[in-house]
Amino acid sequence: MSTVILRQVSKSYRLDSIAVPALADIDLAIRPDCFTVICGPSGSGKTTLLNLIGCIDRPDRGEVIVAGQATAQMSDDALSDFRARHLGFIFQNFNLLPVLTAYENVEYPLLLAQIAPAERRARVLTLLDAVGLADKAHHRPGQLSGGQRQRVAIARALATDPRLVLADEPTANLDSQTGSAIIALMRRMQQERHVAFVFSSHDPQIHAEADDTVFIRDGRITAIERGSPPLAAPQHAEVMP
Ligand SMILES: Nc1ncnc2c1ncn2[C@@H]1O[C@H](COP(=O)(O)OP(=O)(O)OP(=O)(O)O)[C@@H](O)[C@H]1O
Repeated sequence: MSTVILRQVSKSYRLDSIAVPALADIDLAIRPDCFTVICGPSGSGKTTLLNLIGCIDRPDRGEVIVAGQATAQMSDDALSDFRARHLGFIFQNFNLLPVLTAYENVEYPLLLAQIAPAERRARVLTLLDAVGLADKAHHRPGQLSGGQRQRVAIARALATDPRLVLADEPTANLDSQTGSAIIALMRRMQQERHVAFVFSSHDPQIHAEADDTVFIRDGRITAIERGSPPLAAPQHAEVMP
């Protein structure tokens, strides 16, 4: 069963009175506990697709089902609550709050989720340690390198123990060596925590790193390559369809 199902999804943007088609007739299933890459050139529709999967935007047509829930009928408030509970996000420009320390940035979604202080502290320290930043907990983003900032963002995305983490070109602002280390870290976290990761990349070579690769061009899926099913059972099997 799938973490995300898209059925016949289409999306256009309005530019003045003209419709700019971004995605057409997308049928896609994202498997749980897998590392999935959406691969395509600039303008092919990767961000649009991630925004629909992440319930940040809604399709013009078609169905988006996330964690077994059809999202079309949800109000904007319900959708935002759903996102906070089930999804984690990583962005190419890190999107950390500059006035908060690494510790506070990772803690922030836990405060919003009203997690008790002791549990919050334990989760933040575990995650900062897991991403190799235990000694940088009290540094602000401006005192960290790009790779370290993205590590904080990965820890933050995982803080609420989401079912699915979405990353839009997470290595775009990093040099290739740091980018490879970030991909390896995401892969390790995905496997250790049995969470589904979906990330986008314009680099066709990246598919070697993934379980599943979705190739997209001009708003349409041109191919899907699936690897073997994951060995370990997903942690969230009781919740995920
Ligand atoms: N807000 C918008 N208004 C109008 N057109 C848009 C908007 N956002 C995206 N588009 C158009 O939709 C298409 C898909 O864009 P999208 O950003 O999803 O592609 P992408 O593959 O993520 O590109 P990139 O790799 O350059 O970030 C493009 O033709 C783009 O110009």
